Amino acid sequence: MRSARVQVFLRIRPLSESEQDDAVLTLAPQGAAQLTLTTPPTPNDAIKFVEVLDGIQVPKSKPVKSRTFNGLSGTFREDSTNADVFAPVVSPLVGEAINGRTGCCFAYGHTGSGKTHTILGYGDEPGLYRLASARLFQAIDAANAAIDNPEDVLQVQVRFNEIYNGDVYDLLNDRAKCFVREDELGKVHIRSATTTTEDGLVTTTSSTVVRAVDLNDLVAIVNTGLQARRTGHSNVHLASSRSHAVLEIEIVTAKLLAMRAALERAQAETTAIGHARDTLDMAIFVQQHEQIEGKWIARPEAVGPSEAEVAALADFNARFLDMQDAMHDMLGAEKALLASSSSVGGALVFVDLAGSEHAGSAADGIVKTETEQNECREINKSLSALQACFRAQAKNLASTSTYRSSKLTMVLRDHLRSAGSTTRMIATLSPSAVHTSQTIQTLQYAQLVGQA
Ligand SMILES: Nc1ncnc2c1ncn2[C@@H]1O[C@H](COP(=O)(O)OP(=O)(O)OP(=O)(O)O)[C@@H](O)[C@H]1O
Repeated sequence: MRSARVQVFLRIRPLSESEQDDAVLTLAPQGAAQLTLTTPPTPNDAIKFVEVLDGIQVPKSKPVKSRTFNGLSGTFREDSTNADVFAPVVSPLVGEAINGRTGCCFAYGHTGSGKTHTILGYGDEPGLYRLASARLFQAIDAANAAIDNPEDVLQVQVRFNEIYNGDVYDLLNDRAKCFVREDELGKVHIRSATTTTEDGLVTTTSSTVVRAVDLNDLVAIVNTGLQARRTGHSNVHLASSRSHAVLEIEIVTAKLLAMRAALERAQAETTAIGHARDTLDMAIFVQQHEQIEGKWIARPEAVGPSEAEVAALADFNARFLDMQDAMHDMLGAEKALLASSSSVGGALVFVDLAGSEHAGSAADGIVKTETEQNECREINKSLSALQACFRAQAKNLASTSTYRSSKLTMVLRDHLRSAGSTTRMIATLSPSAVHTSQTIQTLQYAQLVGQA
């Protein structure tokens, strides 16, 4: 049985150009599981007494210079590349995806600490998602060489969403707003706005899912999403650091997609039948009652529903129940397909979390606009909810409601809960002492997740 514990790795980035003259933190790993952070000396350290009243001096409390953090699985130093991080941290997750399970990788840290560099990559340094996808396509191509039925050929599909201020946006559809819904079968869906089919059915389709034929195609799709992320905000950098980016890469087949499309259509039909039944039911009720001072009172002259109405209601009810049975059968067939194939349904999920410094108190002394305060509250809520989910999962105490406290955890719920899902977190750190409090906060979060 796989451990539900999240493995936490630290990644210390080099000093940036603007940090070259800063004092630096000593970040010393003590084996793989521990790291000691020591802050540099300051002129205040030499002060032994402080004056509290005229002429009365008391010894000054000694500043805490070193702190040790536990529960870690490893630390990457300034000179490590994304490829160095990939091998021990993400490569095993690709193995999970190829075996039909889910591998999730999160980057957590303050703005500018290296989350995007690590997950998505910049310039010549490919991010972890790209290194993982290269490995995934190699494995899929090898597996497909032995598959004859076109319906069973493995394909890769991508979804890329952003969660900003408690709302979900589709980065592959011009940052269109999406809605997170839980269906009657208990699955979470990220839905786009409703559309009406030619035959009048009102459906809500899934947020955009794009097929990637090869690695270059996948990179182009992700870049399109990143472009939407950039152009969707007025203050690009600040706003993107206040949003979580969630990239989902899934292994599917034509057979699985056809099953899902049929299920989606069945859900729309069931909703339409339920709506028609409830409308008729309401019409019959209104015929028989009248509203007096806000209360519905039975009309004395009211007659029962007509035979045709009774028959129509019975027909709606029977069709509604039939559709529900059919949906359960469809879901069963989908589960059977996933169980019968080693790779289908396998997924890699990469999350570039919002800058953790926004998770401070909404009233931390810095004057914030109302929007900024809301953003802070939402980031606080989502990062705390994520930590709570990791801890509950590690103790086997997570229920569906554990994930309901934020959009981030709702969006990730089915991945995090799927049988055998494996999650790894990379906490990114700057060695500059300018960011000491944020770095300590990141290490505290990392420790809590890693020790869960
Ligand atoms: N490990 C690294 N090696 C070299 N440069 C790095 C490393 N990590 C980050 N950088 C550089 O530091 C800068 C900030 O990194 P990045 O944009 O990844 O931070 P971030 O945590 O994603 O910030 P934000 O939350 O604002 O999006 C970038 O110019 C990036 O290239």
